[in-house]
Amino acid sequence: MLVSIERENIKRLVDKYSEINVKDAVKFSDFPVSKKTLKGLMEAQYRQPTEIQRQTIGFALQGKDVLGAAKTGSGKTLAFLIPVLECLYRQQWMAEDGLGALIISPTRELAYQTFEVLRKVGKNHEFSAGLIIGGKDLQNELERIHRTNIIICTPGRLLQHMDETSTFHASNLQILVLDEADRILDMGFADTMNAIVENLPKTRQTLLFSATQTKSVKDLARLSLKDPEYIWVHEKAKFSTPATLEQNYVVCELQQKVNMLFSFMKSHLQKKVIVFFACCKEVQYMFRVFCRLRPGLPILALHGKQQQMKRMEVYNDFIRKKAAVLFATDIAARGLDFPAVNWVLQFDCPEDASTYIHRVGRTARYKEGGEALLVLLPSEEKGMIAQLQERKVPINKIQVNPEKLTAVQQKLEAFLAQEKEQKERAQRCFVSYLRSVYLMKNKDVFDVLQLPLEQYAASLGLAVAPRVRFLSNARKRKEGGEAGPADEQGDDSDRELQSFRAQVRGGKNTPAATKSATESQEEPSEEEDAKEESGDSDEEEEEGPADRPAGLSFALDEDDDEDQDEDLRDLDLLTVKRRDIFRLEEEDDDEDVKDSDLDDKAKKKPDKESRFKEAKKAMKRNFKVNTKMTFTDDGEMVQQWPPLQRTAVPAGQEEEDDGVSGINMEEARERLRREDQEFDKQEYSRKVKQKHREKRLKEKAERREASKRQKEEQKGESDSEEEAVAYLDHGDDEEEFDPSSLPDPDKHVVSESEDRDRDDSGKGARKRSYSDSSSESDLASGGKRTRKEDATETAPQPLDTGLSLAEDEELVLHLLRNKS
Ligand SMILES: Nc1ncnc2c1ncn2[C@@H]1O[C@H](COP(=O)(O)OP(=O)(O)OP(=O)(O)O)[C@@H](O)[C@H]1O
Repeated sequence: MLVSIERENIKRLVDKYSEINVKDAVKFSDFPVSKKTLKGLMEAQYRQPTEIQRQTIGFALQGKDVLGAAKTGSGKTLAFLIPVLECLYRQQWMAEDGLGALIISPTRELAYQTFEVLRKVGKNHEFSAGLIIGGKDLQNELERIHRTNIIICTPGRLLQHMDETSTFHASNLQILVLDEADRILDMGFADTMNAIVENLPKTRQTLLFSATQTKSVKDLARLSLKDPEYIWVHEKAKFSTPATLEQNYVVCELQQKVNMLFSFMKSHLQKKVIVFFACCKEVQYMFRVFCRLRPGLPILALHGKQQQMKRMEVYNDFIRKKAAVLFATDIAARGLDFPAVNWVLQFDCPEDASTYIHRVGRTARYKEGGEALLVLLPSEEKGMIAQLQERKVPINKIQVNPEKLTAVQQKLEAFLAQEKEQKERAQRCFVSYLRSVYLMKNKDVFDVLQLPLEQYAASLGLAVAPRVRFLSNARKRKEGGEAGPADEQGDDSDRELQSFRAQVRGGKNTPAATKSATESQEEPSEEEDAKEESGDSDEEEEEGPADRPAGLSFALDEDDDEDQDEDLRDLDLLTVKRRDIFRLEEEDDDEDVKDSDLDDKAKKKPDKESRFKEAKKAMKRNFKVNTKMTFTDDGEMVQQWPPLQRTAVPAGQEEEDDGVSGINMEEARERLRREDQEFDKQEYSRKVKQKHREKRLKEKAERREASKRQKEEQKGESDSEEEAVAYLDHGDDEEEFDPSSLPDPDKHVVSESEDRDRDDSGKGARKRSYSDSSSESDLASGGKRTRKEDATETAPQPLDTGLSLAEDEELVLHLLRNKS
């Protein structure tokens, strides 16, 4: 009976689909949507549809494919959630029907947010819904996924289930939604998405939404869209960003950016701010040092190297906070709807105008106001501003008052001096930032070779700039007129570039990632997720093992380590010039490694190893020595040049010798210099040891002197009753307690220090301790003893009175009082 009533209702609604009049639709109830959906909307305080909702809901209800574009914060989420609910409602979808609707998001946070909105507006329906994102319990998902009607997911995790979960299939899918469609369809997700689409039925409805919608015919063909409706709500708008958003930019030297950020934070203490950085390692380092700088408002960090639990915690924390600063990478750039964000500050120039639009869109959402500040380097200004103008972004240039800038460099230097880990983080930050600039495609905006490296390093608190190998390569390439990696053409190089970018941003693209579809396609950036980028190395941000999701995550932790290692490897290579006092070293870019600023391990590289590397590099460069061969009358081949004369070298060093030259002056000098260095080192360490020995002897003499003095003082002293402590002699008659039997604590001190002295002097003196068993047996034999005996024979033992120390003390004092 109920079923037939419901069918009647559905029929009535469907009949009205063809009569939908967008112009007259002022309230949600003007659309033919189910009572359950309307109720959910009302309960969530959604009454009137926004423009994108108004324009798309009708087409979507009619079952058409839709490409929807509207400014950030304009309500695109409901524009696809309402049709999703109605689509399944129309068909009276049940748990047994399995997957009916699929919503794909580029990031876990966005998927989670959409899931929460769905839970609110769909709560009166009976469908099951699931959030399938990396970093969650795979087993749990595996058990439920085949009975889930609406899945909100990130691409990688979905594909993993498609590949590995035998009970899961998508053959009944009715409706597919790509949120942030341009991002999901871009190179980074290309392989994953192609593999997912292969698993989907062709007879589905598809909805694509974004503030910067794809117009690529190729993209649409990949999704087999059927005659889609293009809905560009703000196509004719003067600007592509919200009208309530005020946008400015400043031009700032790279080395001033940290000061600028600190000064900005100091002057916006009551605000909610998101600061966007180019890469994870920058966020990690800046987060650490800014926490220590204490600008006066809470700081949070969100990036793809955090474990999922941490990411969620930060996300929810920032939602709750009234005033706070969130340091983030581009994982927070799209879709996130943090309430009441006042400012978006782009510390690093965005990759392109689309990224800019999404980043600034985290403020000024749904009729609210907001401000955005873009920090540009002088070299980035022209190219970036031209792009923004072309994309109808109204942005004004403003100046920073240099007098208002607070310099923090010295403080950073001090932090780095205190903590080696911090210094390594700064070095990673330095390298990662440069790499992110190096890999940017638009060379009109990003030119890594123009960056003032020494000053930049100094601004991070580093005494010397690590030398970066890829910069040397870039320089060489530029001089040779070759294209950089980001300029290369063709799909393969693009793919490679994306993979590099993934690493820079925090995702991984390990060789293993190309093994299978499931494993491979992911990690377009730190955003997403088939392989969870877990394992943040930062202690403060680290989750305990108990928080780790099962399965995949451990393998990926290793990836993370690899990533870290890679940076360290970079640091090993790079690094700074050593002062070459004798001017013996050749000018070899790759070779004069030696980072005086790096840790000792790096510095103390065995000579052999570096020579080996040297040789390897020489081989790589295909250096060839010209040889001259002659033949004897007997036809025997003899090499004339280089001469085969060998130098007399000590045995064991022969293999190090090049074997082709005569006396190599350079080599000899180098060896001499190394020996000198070795000698200096030994001499220095000998002196340090000597100094320590002298100090120890002096201290010992002082201690002896002090103990002598004390003994003399004690001699003249009578038994001191006040110095009772909780060590009771085990007298037979406890009633007749004689305080004189109490050990003299001073004697313990003396005897202990004497023992220490004896031990120190290595004479193997018997070590006394209160738990010494011989002492115990002495005490156990009972009887009153004189203090002299105690002092000379053995240290007294505490008796176990069965009371606490405080009670023991009280007891002693009580006995003493009675005695007196
Ligand atoms: N009809 C509505 N009435 C009132 N508020 C709405 C309505 N639709 C959406 N909102 C609110 O507007 C805000 C932005 O919505 P939403 O996140 O869907 O924007 P968006 O267009 O998807 O943004 P982005 O492009 O950044 O992803 C949310 O806080 C949401 O609750």
